[in-house]
Amino acid sequence: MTNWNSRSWREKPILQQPDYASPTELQAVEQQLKQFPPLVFAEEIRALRKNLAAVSQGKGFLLQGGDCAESFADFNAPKIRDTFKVILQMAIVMTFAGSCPVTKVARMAGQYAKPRSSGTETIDGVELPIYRGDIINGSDFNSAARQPDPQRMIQAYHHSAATLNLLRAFAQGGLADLHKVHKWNMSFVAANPLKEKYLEVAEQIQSALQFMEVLGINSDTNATIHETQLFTSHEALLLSYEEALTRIDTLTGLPYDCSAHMVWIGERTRQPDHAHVEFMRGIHNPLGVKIGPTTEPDDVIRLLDILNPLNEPGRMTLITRMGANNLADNLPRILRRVKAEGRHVVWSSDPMHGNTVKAENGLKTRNFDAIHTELREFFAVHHAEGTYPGGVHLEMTGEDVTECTGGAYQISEHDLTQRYKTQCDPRLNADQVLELAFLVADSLRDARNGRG
Ligand SMILES: O=C[C@H](O)[C@H](O)COP(=O)(O)O
Ligand SMILES: C=C(OP(=O)(O)O)C(=O)O
Ligand SMILES: [Mn+2]
Repeated sequence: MTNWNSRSWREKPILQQPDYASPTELQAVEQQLKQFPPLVFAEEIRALRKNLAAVSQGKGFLLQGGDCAESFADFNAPKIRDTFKVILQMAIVMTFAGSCPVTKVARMAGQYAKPRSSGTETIDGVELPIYRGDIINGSDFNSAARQPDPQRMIQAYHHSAATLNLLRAFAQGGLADLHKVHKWNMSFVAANPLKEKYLEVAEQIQSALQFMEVLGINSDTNATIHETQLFTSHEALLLSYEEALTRIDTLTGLPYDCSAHMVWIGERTRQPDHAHVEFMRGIHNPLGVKIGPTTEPDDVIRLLDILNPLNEPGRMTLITRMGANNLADNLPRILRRVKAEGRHVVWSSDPMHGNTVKAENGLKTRNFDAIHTELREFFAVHHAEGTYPGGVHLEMTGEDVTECTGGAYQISEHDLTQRYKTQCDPRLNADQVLELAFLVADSLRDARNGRG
């Protein structure tokens, strides 16, 4: 790796960073973080890379999801458990529909830094620095809260460690038992037009489990029925933090960013000659890059040249977030070029960020149908181009929030204020996200059977 070290990003232009008042305090925090244990291990990161390599070859599917921004205030076991459960339940629906392994990657245990469209926010004539995520500043609208504070990085580290600890316990301690998973979150079934379908899938899973039981394969004899693997991910935006958690793996001698298994570069910070791309090219984690509606095929190839010069499968996930109305115009050209050049990538769809609108009351929202449309188009365009739609990337929660409109319960703009809790972008709630899983399941089944 030419001229790269974990600090080389500091020589490049950088966007979306906080302006800390005290460089000395920042350095002290960085030093402290460097002494802390890694949050994940290189061997786990390599396991994810291997899974994603298989997905890039059409042998699996990637399910990535969680909060837009995790929050220190809303940090508790039920919240972590409920999001974990919904991710698992979606994964089962998709595994079943696609007859393929689903790799689960949570936007959890570190998703604390937010890029913003504006540097400030003005309310009633008062202008303050924008909220940039709990790892940087506070969301309350007052001058003290909005000051970036490096100590928040220490807090984010501890919150991430505790979240990860619980996720690992849930994944291995029986909460992921297949016998129980399909019984969770039945509330979305009641008013749901997909009720019959859900029950049919649940029954099919039940009889598959019974069949295996007869063969002597059960949770006592086979860990895969009882346990699961859940990886973590976040946008590697705050590079002081990411650098401090970057470690040389003793086994391979290679640098890994041990703050999460997978990290991604956002739409706003993927300039090829800027700091984020510089940092990411040297770490050996699987990388995501968000691809928005103005991206040109050349931009994508340039990024792939820098971030994956050896064209290794499993390294790159391109997360397209075009907007339902733009996808059909913009995505095919990119798919064609990447395919023509023989680049190995996982194609994933983020149907959230291109479909954000402002409700009349000023709240950010997204409509279920627009999200579904972008996903449908994503599958259709991949089918037309002969490429493999390998994943979805969702902003979602296991909680019963009212942040996105639509879905079976027909949340209206008027309902949004009932339980609007997000720190940043509107998330699908548990019912909406499971409904979406069923809708996507059909497209996934068709994609895997070669039908459009
Ligand atoms: O999560 C993504 C971005 O941080 C978010 O969409 C930016 O939102 P803003 O346009 O309100 O800054
Ligand atoms: C910031 C995000 O997305 P994007 O970079 O695609 O806008 C996000 O995923 O929260
Ligand atoms: Mn977001």
